[in-house]
Amino acid sequence: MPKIPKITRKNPDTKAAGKKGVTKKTARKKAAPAAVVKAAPTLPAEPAATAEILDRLFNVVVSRQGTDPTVSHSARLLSRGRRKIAQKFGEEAVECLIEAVAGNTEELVGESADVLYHLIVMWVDAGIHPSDVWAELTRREGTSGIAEKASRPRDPLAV
Ligand SMILES: N=c1c2ncn([C@@H]3O[C@H](COP(=O)(O)OP(=O)(O)OP(=O)(O)O)[C@@H](O)[C@H]3O)c2ncn1[C@@H]1O[C@H](COP(=O)(O)O)[C@@H](O)[C@H]1O
Repeated sequence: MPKIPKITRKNPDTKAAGKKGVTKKTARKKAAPAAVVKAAPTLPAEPAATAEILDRLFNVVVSRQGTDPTVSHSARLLSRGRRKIAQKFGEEAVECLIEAVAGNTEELVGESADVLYHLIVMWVDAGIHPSDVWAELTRREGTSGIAEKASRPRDPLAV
């Protein structure tokens, strides 16, 4: 078999630098190192404002169980028992509906957040996991409330 000549393509930079593997670029770098540019410190990314906050909040409230009630509001509320938790939830719900009826949109947003926080505390106390509620909502998905009501067995005593 005839011997195939080895074809080598010289990198012009390598040639000019005069040393194998050392390009003009690297040679220049060695001669005069470029100023070290430090990367700007990256701030921790803000979590996206999505419904996933509910799962995160649930985990935080679970982690507060049995902790110092002078430090954690959730711990304080949980230590006060089910009746107090339910009462607080009720109060927040009423405050929420007051803002809704009054047409105070901004206040309604704040009160809605209070309701959701207190609902989560109530779930933690009752041993309910958010996934139980998500599953129930998913089960209902696509079924109109009108159709669901119509499918209920009729009460024979109803007038
Ligand atoms: N989302 C909330 C949240 N929403 C409302 N609240 C608190 O709920 C309380 C409601 O005030 P109220 O005066 O109505 O309630 P109260 O102090 O129990 O009053 P009383 O009925 O006893 O007189 C306020 O202290 C609010 O700050 C909340 N406290 C905590 N969270 C979240 O829960 C996380 C854990 O909080 P800690 O458990 O406090 O660490 C926090 O990082 C937040 O993400």
